[in-house]
Amino acid sequence: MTKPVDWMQEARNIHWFEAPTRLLDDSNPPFYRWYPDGLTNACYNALDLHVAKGRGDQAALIVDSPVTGRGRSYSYAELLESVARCAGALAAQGVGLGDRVLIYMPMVAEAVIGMLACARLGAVHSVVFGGFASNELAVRINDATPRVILSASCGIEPTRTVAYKPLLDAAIDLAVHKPSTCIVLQRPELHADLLKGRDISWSDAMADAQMHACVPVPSNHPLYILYTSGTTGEPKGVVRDTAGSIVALKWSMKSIYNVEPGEVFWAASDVGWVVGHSYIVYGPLFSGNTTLLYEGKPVGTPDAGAFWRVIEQYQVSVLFTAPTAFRAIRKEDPQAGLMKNYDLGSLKSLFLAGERCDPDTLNWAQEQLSIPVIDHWWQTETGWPICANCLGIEPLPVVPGSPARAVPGYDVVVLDEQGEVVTDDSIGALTIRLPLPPGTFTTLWNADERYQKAYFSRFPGYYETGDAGYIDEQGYVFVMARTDDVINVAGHRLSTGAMEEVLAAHPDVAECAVIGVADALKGQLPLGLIVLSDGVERDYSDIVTEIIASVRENIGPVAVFKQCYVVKRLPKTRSGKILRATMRSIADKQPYRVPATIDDPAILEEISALITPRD
Ligand SMILES: CCC(=O)SCCNC(=O)CCNC(=O)[C@H](O)C(C)(C)COP(=O)(O)OP(=O)(O)OC[C@H]1O[C@@H](n2cnc3c(N)ncnc32)[C@H](O)[C@@H]1OP(=O)(O)O
Repeated sequence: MTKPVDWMQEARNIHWFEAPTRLLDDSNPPFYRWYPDGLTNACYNALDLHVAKGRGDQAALIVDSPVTGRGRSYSYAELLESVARCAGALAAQGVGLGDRVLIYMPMVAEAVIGMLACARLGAVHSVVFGGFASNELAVRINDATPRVILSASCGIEPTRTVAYKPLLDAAIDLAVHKPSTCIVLQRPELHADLLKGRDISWSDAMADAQMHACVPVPSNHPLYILYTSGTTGEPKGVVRDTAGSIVALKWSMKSIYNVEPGEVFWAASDVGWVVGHSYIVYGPLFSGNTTLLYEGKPVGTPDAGAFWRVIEQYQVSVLFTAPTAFRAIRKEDPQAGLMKNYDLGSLKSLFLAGERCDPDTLNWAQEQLSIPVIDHWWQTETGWPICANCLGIEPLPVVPGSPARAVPGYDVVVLDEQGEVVTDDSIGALTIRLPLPPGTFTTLWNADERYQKAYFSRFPGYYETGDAGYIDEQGYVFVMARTDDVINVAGHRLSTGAMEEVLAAHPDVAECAVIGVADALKGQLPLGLIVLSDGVERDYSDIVTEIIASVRENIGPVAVFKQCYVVKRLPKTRSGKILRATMRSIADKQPYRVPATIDDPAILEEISALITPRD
């Protein structure tokens, strides 16, 4: 049995302006508050502390951009200077304690600098992934109501330059809330037109800026808001507090990932996802590591050897990525021939998360790399791993298909439909007994009630993860499926509800459903089914093309919505509930039972004929 964590003891490893005397305020569940009477600052813990302790010359951040061919390394002292200046630039625009700053940027150093500058001021950042389109951005602008937006002229994808500024302008046009200032990084690949009176170029904003000191903030002051998909189209603004995040992330770097200060940690994800927040930016910097920001892909930039090149070039100790990245590499280079061109001697372990890791991918990675390959499970809501093989505590045997055991701090419990604890290895709802450990979400932005209802109401006393699974006799957890309609496409959590809203808005569509179907490369892909309104006589293929384009335009390319079928009717229960799970089983060629409450079983045959892939 692993020892529980002494979170008060762990809190002594971070810098406080005023150390807390209390560990946990549990007077108002589920709104738990860790270290309620402390004062700290996340940026101080990420940068100033290390410079003060003599780590100023060590590389803090390395940027590698294979398509542009540019790269740069920032020492802790250099990064501190850039961040303090950016904080000064934001303060000059009126940003202060508690103000929101939205960051819509590609994988450039300035995205990290902007995040840390917000933390320095006690401003609350909200980073939006670049693969989301204007409409999704507008929804987030309206909810977070940022005073300032940080953006860039463009992002770089392998085969195209993505102009960010027109997407930003369109989002601000759509949004009810208007930011007072946009600070825009002009990249050499594309110049953005700036709107007089509202937009400032990044270089102009930084040129006159004064360096700004860290603002001490209460432990529970929000560090950031990060939007994630829920069952409905409306994203949920996950709120992370300051002190709990610093303590938990710092603890996780050694205890879970087993890295020492000074080692190079690479999370090959995007700053727009929680992995980017926790393990590109905050975790590695809190722990004095060198972190890598990679503006490339596992394949195509330029080939399936890209990851091996980066590992060798920067002497990466630990790599963290999504299984889909390894599936992409394996597809292009099944024998991992390109790996042999590089010296991977620095790499101690590979961690995989973001989606269920299929044993095949895990075994392949382990065979090729001959190092521990660790699947682990966590969520945007938790901010750091729920289940993992904690290499820094006690490495456990790897069981493919399981992210190992609950990490100390999380009491994972399987509950049945009635909320009773499942004691054998039957599948049920994966829940976590309250309180959640430090560093997990403290509420949803502007939505305390939704926080309570969505996560804590079905099983009082437990956090409902939305995943279903079981725990075996050895305590290994197996995460099998979602219990809602959220899907996972290439490690990206997406709402089918949001896609259905787009489909339903098409003038020819009377009814629709979007389901996630299994895909060998991306894990899942969305598939749309539409019923046309009476009297529509247009060519079906034109309608489908319009709908596919509309999802890309409204949600973004990240949705990878490319399959849509016109059907005569949708299968439903007699009470009118669309049978999405049954259709998903049909599409995945999984056995299914015709629900007793189905309106008309013949519909399933019609759907099956359309969507079941031919062998
Ligand atoms: C544990 C807690 C969590 O789960 S946090 C989430 C963890 N998930 C991850 O880290 C994501 C892992 N996935 C990836 O990094 C990518 O999907 C990988 C595997 C590299 C594949 O990338 P790619 O080939 O671009 O496919 P994709 O499905 O990601 O992209 C689909 C279309 O979207 C586009 N896209 C992607 N990113 C951006 C961006 N930042 N800005 C603008 N566009 C973007 C892609 O270009 C692609 O477009 P297109 O349809 O090909 O034209």
